[in-house]
Amino acid sequence: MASSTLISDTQPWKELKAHVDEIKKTHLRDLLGDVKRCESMAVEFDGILLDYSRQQATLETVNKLFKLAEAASLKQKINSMYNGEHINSTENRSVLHVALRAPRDAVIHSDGKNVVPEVWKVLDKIQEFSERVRSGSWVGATGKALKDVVAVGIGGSFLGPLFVHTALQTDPEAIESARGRQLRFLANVDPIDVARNITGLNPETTLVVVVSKTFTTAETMLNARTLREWISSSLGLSAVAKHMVAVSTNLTLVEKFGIDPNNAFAFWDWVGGRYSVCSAVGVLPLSLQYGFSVTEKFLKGASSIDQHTRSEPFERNIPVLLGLFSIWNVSFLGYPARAILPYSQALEKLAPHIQQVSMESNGKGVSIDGVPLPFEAGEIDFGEPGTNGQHSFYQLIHQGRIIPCDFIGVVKSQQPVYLKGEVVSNHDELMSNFFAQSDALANGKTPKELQNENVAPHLIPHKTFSGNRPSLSLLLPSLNAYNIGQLLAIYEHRVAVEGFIWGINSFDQWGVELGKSLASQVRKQLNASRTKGEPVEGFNFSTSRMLKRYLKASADVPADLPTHLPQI
Ligand SMILES: O=P(O)(O)OC[C@H]1O[C@](O)(CO)[C@@H](O)[C@@H]1O
Repeated sequence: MASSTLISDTQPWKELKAHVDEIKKTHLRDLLGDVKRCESMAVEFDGILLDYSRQQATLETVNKLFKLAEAASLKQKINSMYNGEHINSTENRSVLHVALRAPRDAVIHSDGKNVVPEVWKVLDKIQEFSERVRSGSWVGATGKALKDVVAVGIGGSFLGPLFVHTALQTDPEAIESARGRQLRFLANVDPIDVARNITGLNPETTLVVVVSKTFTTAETMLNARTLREWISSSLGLSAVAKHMVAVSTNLTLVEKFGIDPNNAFAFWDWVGGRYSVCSAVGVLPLSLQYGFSVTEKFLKGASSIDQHTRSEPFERNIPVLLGLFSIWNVSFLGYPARAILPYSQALEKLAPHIQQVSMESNGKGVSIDGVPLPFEAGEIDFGEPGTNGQHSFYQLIHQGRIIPCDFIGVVKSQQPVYLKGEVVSNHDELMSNFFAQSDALANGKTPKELQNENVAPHLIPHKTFSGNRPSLSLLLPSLNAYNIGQLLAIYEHRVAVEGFIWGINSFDQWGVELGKSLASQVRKQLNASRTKGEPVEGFNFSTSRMLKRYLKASADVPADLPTHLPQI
């Protein structure tokens, strides 16, 4: 496809559009009755089983989607990413998060240079540093070992590490290696988040890791200055060198902030923020908490999926299949949202992380060449672990809007519980719901079935389930560091596949800039009004009204307060 051709102008796109009517005539209840079809709609790789037989699709649909992939030059685009070409064209950068988890002897080029040795240099430095901190050979300003870590960062410098940390927290191997240690995340610029993070911590035994790709993000820098104050007001300014380290691509600003550049962990502009969890962004805090060997297993899991994505034919390629079905659901069947439903409490932060990976990547209105899209790209991601979600928003999913669902199940629980006399183990109870929900959505329940059950006629419309609601199921063998890495990479690559097909740039995020610059105008106004009594001006009527009300109602706050940290 010529680079300026929109995917929606291609024949395979038009054929899929025409195919929708045929599919709308089918019902998943019948499609699931076709055993041959279902047999071929599953893929297994490295212990993971993907079943996509509950997609509103026939084998013909799948073939048409492969043709679409061909028209979008999907294979070439995947190769361009792995080859370090500048596929993030608006920022003139390679996109090489796959290099972050590549084996030591791999060769991956960006701008003519093999980046893998640099990656491993930083990984080795993290291993060495985290072992010193964990063993107590690196001590704080008063000679005490640092057992608690607060990672300060937001967006991609927060959500991925939080997801992995939360997932590892109940893994037996990770528990063992984290004994006596705490890892917390300070993301929001809301001072309440500062208060919650420092509650119960002693600066003497705390290490602060400032994580920011740019080292300019307003929220992170204010939070970093706040924690610097928290440390120095109690231990003196010189303590900062022992209690604060940084992860960034901007080592000049790290030094300017007052952090010793020797205690800075680098990454590179070819790592996008939301794809950075496998860089020092995630690896440093996770290694401090769980040790490098556990964290390395996470990297290996992600790497296994990287190899699979690059080399597996599309028919058996999990991220490619997932990406293609997302396109089918969003662009053809007209379902703009997707629910991420892990049946594992350990995966409670998967959906928040994927919200950024997916929506910041693919929420775009123009093609990679800047042509306005005649279709909507991106999808609305949300989710909760099962079974909690069942008691929250599943009503809408079953009888209201159609939301394609990702059901994620785990064969072996991290924390099995068996109670004598119970019908099943606690994990089997959880998984009974995992297996049931996808069939409930697909099959539904007809008025006839309700009549046969003697349901009162006036209740039949209320108790009818239309069914024909698509989902897919991913079954993981267990949930250790390796599996968590696999899951992360599956979603990362799926999102990239979607962007490649839509023909957009999934690796920039210009859409976050406007709000940031308007906030800076407001910040100036608040300062001028509070310190010099300047009137509110330069805003529209509505914003001025709100600002005036806010300033008036908080006028009792003196303009020049002495430093004040949370007191809880
Ligand atoms: O790591 P940084 O530079 O502080 O940026 C944090 C986040 O801000 C964004 O630029 C915008 O939300 C994200 O893409 C990024 O992950």
